[in-house]
Amino acid sequence: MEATSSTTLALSSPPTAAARRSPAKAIVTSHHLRHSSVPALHLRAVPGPSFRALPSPGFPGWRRKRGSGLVVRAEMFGQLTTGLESAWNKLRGTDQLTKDNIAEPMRDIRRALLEADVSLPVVRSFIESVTEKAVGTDVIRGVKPEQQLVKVVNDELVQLMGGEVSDLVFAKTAPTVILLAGLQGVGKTTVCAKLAYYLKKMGKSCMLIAADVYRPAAIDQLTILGKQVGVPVYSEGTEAKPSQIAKNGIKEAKSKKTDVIIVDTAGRLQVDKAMMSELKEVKRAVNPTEVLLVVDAMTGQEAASLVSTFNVEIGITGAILTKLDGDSRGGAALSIKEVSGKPIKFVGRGERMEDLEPFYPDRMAQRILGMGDVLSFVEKAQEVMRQEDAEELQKKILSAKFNFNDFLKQTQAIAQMGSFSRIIGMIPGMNKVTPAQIREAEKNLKFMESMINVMTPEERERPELLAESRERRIRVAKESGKNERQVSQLVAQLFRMRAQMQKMMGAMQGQDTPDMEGLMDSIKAEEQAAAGTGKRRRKYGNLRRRDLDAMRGFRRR
Ligand SMILES: Nc1nc2c(ncn2[C@@H]2O[C@H](COP(=O)(O)OP(=O)(O)OP(=O)(O)O)[C@@H](O)[C@H]2O)c(=O)[nH]1
Repeated sequence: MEATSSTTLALSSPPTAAARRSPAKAIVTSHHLRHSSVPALHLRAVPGPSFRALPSPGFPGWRRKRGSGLVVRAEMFGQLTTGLESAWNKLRGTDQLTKDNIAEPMRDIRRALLEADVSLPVVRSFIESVTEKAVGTDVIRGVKPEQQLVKVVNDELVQLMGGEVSDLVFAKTAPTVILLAGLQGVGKTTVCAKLAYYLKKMGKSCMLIAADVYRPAAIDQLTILGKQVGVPVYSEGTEAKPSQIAKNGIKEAKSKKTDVIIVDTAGRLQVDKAMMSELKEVKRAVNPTEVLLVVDAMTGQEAASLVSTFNVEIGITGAILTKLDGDSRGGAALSIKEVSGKPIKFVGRGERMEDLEPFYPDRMAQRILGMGDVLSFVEKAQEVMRQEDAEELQKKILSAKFNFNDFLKQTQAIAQMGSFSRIIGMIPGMNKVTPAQIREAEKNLKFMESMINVMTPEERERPELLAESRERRIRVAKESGKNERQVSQLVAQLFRMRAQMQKMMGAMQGQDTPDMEGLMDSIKAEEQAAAGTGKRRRKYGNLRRRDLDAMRGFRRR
């Protein structure tokens, strides 16, 4: 079993015979936990193999308990995990999430994020959106409020960190050039080799270019690491100009038909003009596909503002966050995307060459919360709810009771699932819809919602009331700022939907032969139907015949 970020406690003294026989069990005793300097919740037993390769104390994140011979490492983001735990605990015994009862847990979450070194504006907007979503979520049967809050916080954390994994971009025609930048000591040179190792595993051929001419040891270090991962390193010593070295290196790589070139540049102790102008020059010379800023996770929100600064100064495509293994707080991982608008593409989680992996916001959120089982439980419960809702809707459609509440629920469900345009794009055969048509559809949804919102609960439940009473339609029009005709059209549309849905459901349930063509024809015919006579207009307002027919239809059913 491999040591993971959460399996991080071991003894520096030689293991006992018992420990050697059954290492994972023999490592931690309650005595160790009681006397450790790190809160017990951050400690987990290191499985057997970790006995072999314990880094020395002083390594980021590792602490030696004085006198005890115990070496412990803070679990990645452990501090944040513990801080959030008190929030869930405060909701125990409540039956629903309300604005009042989440106030205190939200204060705990806020505190935990600030202590994790997440930047204040990010914390503010995070708290705002979690509060809004938590209070607005439907109660799911069997799911406790604290579990529901865990799910909301998880989803928001995923969004905060960029939502989806941001893949490395490759040039359409090889070679792909990746330019790495960063301050001194953040792990840039190590990342060069780790990235080459990662790409090699993907089947890409790589070359490293040593363009850090100020620190001779950096060239040696890159050469050694290159050998270690079996990737050639191009260098011209410390005399040539970095932009020229990079240019020559690329020429050489092209002649060898290399897929990916990684350029290591010089770091400085802090951001300065000389470094920026040199980077700009190298960037111009190599025209990179990716410009990645390497930042140290242990520097917290400082890392996020560095990403912003480099992006403004030289224009970058993303960040690589190193030393995440030693970061018990998490401020950098949580702030970078929100503060800079640039995604984290990779994270470094150790000194070994294989310790670089793509950044998965969802896995990271789960790691922070440490509640994978709660999340999958809530997701399953939500799925059951969705199924029950669908069955309920089916029953309603078949008994012709599809009303404005269902209408609203459906449209809001679409809104909740994300942009309408994305949903339409996912429906097979619908990708020919133009963006203008999509915008129009979204506008229509809002338009209809404004009318439904001013209907009485009774009118929403029984649209027949509106079909029968012109006074009601006029009232709805007035209160929603629309005209009577628009309200009548909405009511008519609901009845048309009912009729069409019933027809379709009947066909699906075998009550009727599926005649989709006929159905589409009748919809088209309705679209082209002529306007009503003058007499009708006086009685029903400015309504077209198809609207009147649809509104009357409910009487026949
Ligand atoms: N724990 C841990 N250590 C890392 C990680 N990445 C790099 N390091 C260590 O950080 C130290 C500095 O790494 P370098 O690659 O030399 O840093 P650099 O940014 O190239 O430094 P300059 O060349 O001076 O700019 C080394 O001891 C690395 O082993 C990581 O993800 N986790």
